[in-house]
Amino acid sequence: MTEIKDAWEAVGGQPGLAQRVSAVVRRDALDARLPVRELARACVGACALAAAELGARRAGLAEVPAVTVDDGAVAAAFHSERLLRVDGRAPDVFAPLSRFWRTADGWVRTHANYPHHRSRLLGALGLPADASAEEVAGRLAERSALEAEEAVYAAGGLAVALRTPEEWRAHPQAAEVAARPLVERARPDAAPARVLPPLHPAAAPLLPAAGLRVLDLTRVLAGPVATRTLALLGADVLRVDAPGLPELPDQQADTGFGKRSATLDLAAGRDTLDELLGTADVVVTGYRPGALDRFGLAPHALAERHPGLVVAQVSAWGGYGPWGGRRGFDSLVQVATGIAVTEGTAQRPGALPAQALDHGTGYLLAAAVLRALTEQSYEGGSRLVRLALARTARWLTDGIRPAPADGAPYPCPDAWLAETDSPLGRLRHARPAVSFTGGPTAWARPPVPWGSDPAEWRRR
Ligand SMILES: CC(C)(COP(=O)(O)OP(=O)(O)OC[C@H]1O[C@@H](n2cnc3c(N)ncnc32)[C@H](O)[C@@H]1OP(=O)(O)O)[C@@H](O)C(=O)NCCC(=O)NCCSC(=O)C(=O)O
Repeated sequence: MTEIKDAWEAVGGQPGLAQRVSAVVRRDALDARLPVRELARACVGACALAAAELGARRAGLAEVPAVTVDDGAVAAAFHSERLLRVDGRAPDVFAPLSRFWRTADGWVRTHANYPHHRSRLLGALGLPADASAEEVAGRLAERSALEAEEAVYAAGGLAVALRTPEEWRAHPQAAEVAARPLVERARPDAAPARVLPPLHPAAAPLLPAAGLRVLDLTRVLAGPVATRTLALLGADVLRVDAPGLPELPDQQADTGFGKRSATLDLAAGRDTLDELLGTADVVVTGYRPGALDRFGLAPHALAERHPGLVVAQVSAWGGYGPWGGRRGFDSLVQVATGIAVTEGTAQRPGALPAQALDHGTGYLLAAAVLRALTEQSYEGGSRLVRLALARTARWLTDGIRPAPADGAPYPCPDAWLAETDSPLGRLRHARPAVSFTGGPTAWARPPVPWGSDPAEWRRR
């Protein structure tokens, strides 16, 4: 299982510690042509080990607690948005205009779950706001896939042409992505070492991130999965959204566990933002690269004003190269990078069995934050970490050796589901997959309605 060690080393972990992780292998979990099961297990395993390591550091334990990563729990967690039930109702994961379409020369995949992306897609195709799927199909059938991609992106929407793995390898963005490590980590200054408040060695559960303040400026799935994990581990996670850009309610329910949710216009509410940043330990961003810079939230600018901060950033394509400023979703990264062809054919594209780029990147992002906090407690310095769905995709396609499909069966996800009452209704949801001896097994609070909390920290 070299992939667990690889993920651990990608976040800067000491190689020897990876032996603390043991896996329960299940042969039918996350079955795919690509090694999705191995990727998922590695991302969750590295995250749990980073949590155990930070917990041991803060509680003064002689040994890092043992980590167990169970493919069953991981598979359920990687399907969290699909397994969710809100008062028995199953959410729609993809809206009718989020799908593959035939073009004059191949295929394109669009993402239009959010109303503003839907209207930009329709606008780019010269269609009215109430256009039907048949009309969209008609317009796309007249264009080449690359023409459609460019036109929709130029309008601020999302459409990506299907590429084979070879076509993607030849693309300038792929070369930029391949030249970077799986997890980019930087230490821009020599801020003094942080003294994290100690934890009681007998605390039950051991919450490695207890007392830490995480400003969550992410949306959709990848970033929110990372911050949901930090919330599980005891952090005060405050998700702040633009008042005019609501999260989809089912997405809020799935990724809101353990967090609070506030709205704040970052332009008009500059003083409130500064107050939040003044005592934040971690800032996680997940917008289009550069989109938050005008609020002073570019990673280097943040570290300069708040030495000692951990700043974590997730993007779709990397934040560099010709596609660096583009929006993107997991399903579209799969289409650009050749994954959709590998999982299907060029004539009939397929998809991974879960949004594994989102979830995998989310757990790795949380792992990188936890390791940054541990490192800081010894060495000081602000920390910048940067991950991209497209870089995680490259690891999946070129960096992990598939293992033989063995181990126990994965009969169904029931064993890894729980029911919780919340202000959003009764939720059936995946239980946390991040697990270590003495660690938490559930979130301390259920998700709350979007924007229902004040934009301030809880008292420490
Ligand atoms: C997810 C997105 C595609 C969503 O696109 P959009 O909704 O169009 O958002 P944008 O990032 O372009 O940013 C929208 C604008 O909101 C502004 N903005 C953001 N927050 C605020 C607040 N609080 N106040 C005021 N303004 C704000 C921001 O500056 C942008 O302004 P302007 O600059 O004026 O526009 C994109 O954010 C993105 O590519 N994120 C990085 C990758 C990512 O996380 N992808 C989703 C993973 S989940 C997934 O793949 C899946 O579930 O499927």
